[in-house]
Amino acid sequence: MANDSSFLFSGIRFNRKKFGADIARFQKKDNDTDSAKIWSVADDGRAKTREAVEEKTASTKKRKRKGNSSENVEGFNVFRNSASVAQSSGEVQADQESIEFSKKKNKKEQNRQLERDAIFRKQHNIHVSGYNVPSPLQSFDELKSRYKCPSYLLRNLKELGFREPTPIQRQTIPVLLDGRECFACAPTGSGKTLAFICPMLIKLKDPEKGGIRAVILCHTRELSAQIFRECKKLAKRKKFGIKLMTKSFLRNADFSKFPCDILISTPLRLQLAIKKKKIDLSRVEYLVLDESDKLFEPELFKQIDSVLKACSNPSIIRSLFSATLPDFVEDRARELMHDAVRVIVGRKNMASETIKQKLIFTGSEEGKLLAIRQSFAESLNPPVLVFLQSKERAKELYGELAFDNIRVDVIHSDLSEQERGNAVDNFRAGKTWVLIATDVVARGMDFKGVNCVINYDFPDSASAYVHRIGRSGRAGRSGEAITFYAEEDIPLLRNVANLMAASGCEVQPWLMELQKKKWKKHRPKRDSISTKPDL
Ligand SMILES: Nc1ncnc2c1ncn2[C@@H]1O[C@H](COP(=O)(O)OP(=O)(O)OP(=O)(O)O)[C@@H](O)[C@H]1O
Repeated sequence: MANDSSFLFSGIRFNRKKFGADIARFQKKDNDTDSAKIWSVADDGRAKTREAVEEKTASTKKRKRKGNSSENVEGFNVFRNSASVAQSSGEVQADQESIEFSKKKNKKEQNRQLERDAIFRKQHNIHVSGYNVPSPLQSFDELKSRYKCPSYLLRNLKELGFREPTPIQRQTIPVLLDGRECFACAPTGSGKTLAFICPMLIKLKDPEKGGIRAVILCHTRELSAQIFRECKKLAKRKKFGIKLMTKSFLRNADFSKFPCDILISTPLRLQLAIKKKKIDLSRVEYLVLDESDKLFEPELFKQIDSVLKACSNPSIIRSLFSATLPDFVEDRARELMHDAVRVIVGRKNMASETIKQKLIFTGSEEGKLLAIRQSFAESLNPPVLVFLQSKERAKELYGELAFDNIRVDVIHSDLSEQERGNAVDNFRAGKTWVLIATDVVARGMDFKGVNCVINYDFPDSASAYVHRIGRSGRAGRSGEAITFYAEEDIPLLRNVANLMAASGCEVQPWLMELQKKKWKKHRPKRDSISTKPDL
């Protein structure tokens, strides 16, 4: 078509002068159109730009709206949170790194502390086993900073002249204060009593009226009375209800209205109170079995069992203490206790190193009597404790020495509670120089300054030997132990020789060449001591 119109218009000549104004008008129009076009393009561009901008703004708004709306939508929140988590995961990582760093630092510090503890324990001959055992005490003052020990107790410790904790106290006090159960073995006279009373007083904090909170069990009335006194001394200035289970107390006390924080008893009396008086031990938080190996012997088994059952508080802390810890007691302790710590000072079942030990062959019974008289005549250095294997023999020896112009007394289980108490008190007070005894006072009794223990009759077991001679050489003081032996005791000499050597005493070499024999219940039939003619 365009070609056809160009044909139509070919040969026609357009008068530009005549229509100049129109051409100009048209050109202008064209220009205008162009410019309009340009403008429209420009406008188009601008519009596009505007559109783009608007679109962008709108989409930003949309995004923002979306973003805003996301705050109300859980899924988005999760997303948003995960975004923020993603952002904060950096922080978390940094936190974790810093935790890791401080963990490492703590671990290092812990390891250093463990090393320091190990060195300190080695210095004090303390051996421990168990998980996470607390650091031993450096001093009594540390009780304040570590365990908020009340000042009355620190003051009492000072007044009683206890400047430094003994090794068993250094380790078992923190163990018990950390709420751990424990079984402990440390030499005679090394301060085990304070090791269990001190944490008990700190744990109990203040007197209460709701029932018995702590029980200390020990095998004899004399030891119960001694621990009762020690407890009172340490608790001075604090009005704790501390009770001793005496015969009359057992008979007369109304256990239902019983303001008692700490009860000290023998197993038999406590068992009777449980059975007959229905004493309530369900609140007991703290139970101590002192001389625990004695308490776990078969004849006391039922009594101990009934006490353990009656102390039904699930958060109770139980502890066993003794200078001798046979394997069967350790086994029982592990069965009984939860996550217990084992603490041994020195070597298990060892005699105290501060005692000079001697063996003397006396041949016959006559020889023994002669030897003791001669020894007293030459160098009587009271107080002296003399042990015999039975109450009959104790009475016989008393009958022989009572008229020898020395202040002598006797203690055995045939005496009344009062008479036994008097015998102990007089010996403590220095009124009696020589106390003749059965094993009733062989364990736990703290007669200050006993210079010499004489085993008139050979002890019936290794633990009896350790505990008997341990009545001297207490609290770091020196002491002496003499063991008489007759023909019937010779098979057990090697056992004593071993104990002597282990605690640093000189032993004649021939003794170490003898055979060792099982040493239990050695109470041979012996001739009478009495020199009086039978009437
Ligand atoms: N930290 C201490 N510093 C000085 N003396 C102490 C300390 N702790 C306890 N004692 C004293 O040591 C003596 C022996 O203490 P304790 O009777 O508790 O010994 P033990 O280890 O229970 O002996 P045993 O095995 O014979 O029962 C007591 O006279 C006691 O007062």
